[in-house]
Amino acid sequence: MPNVKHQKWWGWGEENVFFTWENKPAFAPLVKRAVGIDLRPRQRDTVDFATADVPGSQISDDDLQALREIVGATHTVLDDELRIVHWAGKSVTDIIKTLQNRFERVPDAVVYPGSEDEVQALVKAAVERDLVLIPFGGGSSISRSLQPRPEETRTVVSVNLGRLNQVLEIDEVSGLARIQAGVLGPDMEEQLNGRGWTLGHFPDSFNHSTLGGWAATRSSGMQSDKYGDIADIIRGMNAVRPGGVVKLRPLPSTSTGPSLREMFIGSEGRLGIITELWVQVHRIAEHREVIAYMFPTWQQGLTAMRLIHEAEVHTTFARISDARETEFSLATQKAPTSLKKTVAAKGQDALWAVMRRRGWDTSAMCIAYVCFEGAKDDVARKKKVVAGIVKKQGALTLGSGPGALYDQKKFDTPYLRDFLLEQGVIGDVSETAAPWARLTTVHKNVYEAAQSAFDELGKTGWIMSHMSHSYHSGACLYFTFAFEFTEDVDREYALVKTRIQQAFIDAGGTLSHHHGVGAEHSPWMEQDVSPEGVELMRGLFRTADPGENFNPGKVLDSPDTLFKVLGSEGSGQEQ
Ligand SMILES: Cc1cc2nc3c(=O)[nH]c(=O)nc-3n(C[C@H](O)[C@H](O)[C@H](O)COP(=O)(O)OP(=O)(O)OC[C@H]3O[C@@H](n4cnc5c(N)ncnc54)[C@H](O)[C@@H]3O)c2cc1C
Repeated sequence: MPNVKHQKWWGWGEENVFFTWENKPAFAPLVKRAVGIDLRPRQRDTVDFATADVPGSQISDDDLQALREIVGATHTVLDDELRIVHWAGKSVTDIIKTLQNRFERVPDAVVYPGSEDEVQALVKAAVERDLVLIPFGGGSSISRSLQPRPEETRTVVSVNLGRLNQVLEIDEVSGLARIQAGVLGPDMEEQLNGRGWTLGHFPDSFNHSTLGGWAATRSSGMQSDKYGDIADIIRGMNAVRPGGVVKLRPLPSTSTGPSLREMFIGSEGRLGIITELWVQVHRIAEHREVIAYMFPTWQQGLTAMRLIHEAEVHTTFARISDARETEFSLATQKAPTSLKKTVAAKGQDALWAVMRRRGWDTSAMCIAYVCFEGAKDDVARKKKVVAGIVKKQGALTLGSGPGALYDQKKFDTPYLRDFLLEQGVIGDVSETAAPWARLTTVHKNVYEAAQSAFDELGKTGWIMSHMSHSYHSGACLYFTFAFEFTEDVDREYALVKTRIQQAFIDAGGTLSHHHGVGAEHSPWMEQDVSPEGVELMRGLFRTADPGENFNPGKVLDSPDTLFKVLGSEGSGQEQ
């Protein structure tokens, strides 16, 4: 068995990590109001793999022998559980299909190359033998970018990059590191931190995603305001194609025609396999603080976030939850278990009472978190500027207590999805980015779009949002939606999801800020980059991969599952 960490086959992350609601007194009442169900105690600790009905591998002896000759027998795997781990990502529909034994096309084999030479040999074999190769990082895709096409008749091989997991070198003068593509977030940070450096890239999926996956999906981490999106962080790379290895040296900037670096970023395996990357790294900040602020309204909070950016304060992140998400965050607070926590909880109640006396509608208030990094005096200066901006927008400073809590909990939320699924509830996310001037409209329209879908389905549904990832000209809006599902789950999910996606585009946002395209968002590509833009991209894929051997059906020309499920009930988009 290859020495590579995998997520559990039936859900997010690791076995034996669970979301618990019994110690959070406000959580069950919120769920009842939000989606109309009574929470039950969790019963699913794990799912026995014996319950999985796995389609057999279709690999020929000849192809199997060829793979074994390249990566070795230990690293060529036909094991059913590992094939299932590699069949899809971790979108909520991937997990539902897995739990319901609705596997479509499962890879016939999983290989674990240990060097760039082995990746080159695999790529060569794929073309010669007409195999389909699907690069696999951490398997955290949320946009169906890992599934083979359901109708694929050729041998499908998932290429797990997990053995390529080393920080190879650090150029300490330039702040550049050369890192192998298959390294998982925590392993990479540990290697960098040991030498005083950090990448600063922390997506919510950090624990179970890889540098190569981030590159291939145009990822963005929660600290992108300071460290940049992955597209800003990557300076060079090696990418293996049928013709050889494209080597892009690490350069601070270059004017050598259209950017090949940009072309590989977001390519989702369609242009070949990225084996290593040059990335910019930073010295670990001397001091770090996350401060929470409470705003009377969403509009005031959003304005404050924009003004913080406009004032060029250089925060590490500045994010604000809307009223619904604030309510949700407060409902995930644990019941106090010590005298100190009881006093703190009473203090919070007293604070809300003061706010109400001051005329606040506490059901409209919005919590914001701002992270500051740097030398102590620099952090103090930035905090002062931000305090001035937020005060003008009517905010109260809650201090570093809630901020520290947010920092600790940030990677745990995905386990909530698995818990909700057991309760019969879908909890999923959709995100976009839009110019500052459009954000209020996007927010409003997405709420209306989701509500129209819930109404049509006759369901009590929930939607909430936060703004994060600021840029000079705009920011990301991230929406979480939830509703109780039935056996008609495919149609229910498709209706809600397509309404939200269409609202993004219609209101001036992009189809996705950081979850990539995959097969899930592919139907909106023409609307996002124009039909002519799609034609140009299609030409690139056709030329680079005429045999469609490299993760075909992602980004463009995907099996259109969402609209197909809806038939004529879709969002009105021509299909
Ligand atoms: C709960 C949850 C939270 C998430 N939060 C965030 C977030 O905060 N920010 C964010 O950006 N994303 C987030 N995502 C989405 C996902 O984590 C990202 O898309 C991530 O970048 C995928 O990395 P991975 O290593 O898991 O790649 P995989 O899921 O294994 O692969 C994703 C795509 O990249 C291709 N690929 C992977 N490695 C390579 C390689 N070496 N060469 C070529 N192609 C490759 C695959 O073929 C596939 O098309 C989240 C997902 C979930 C489920």
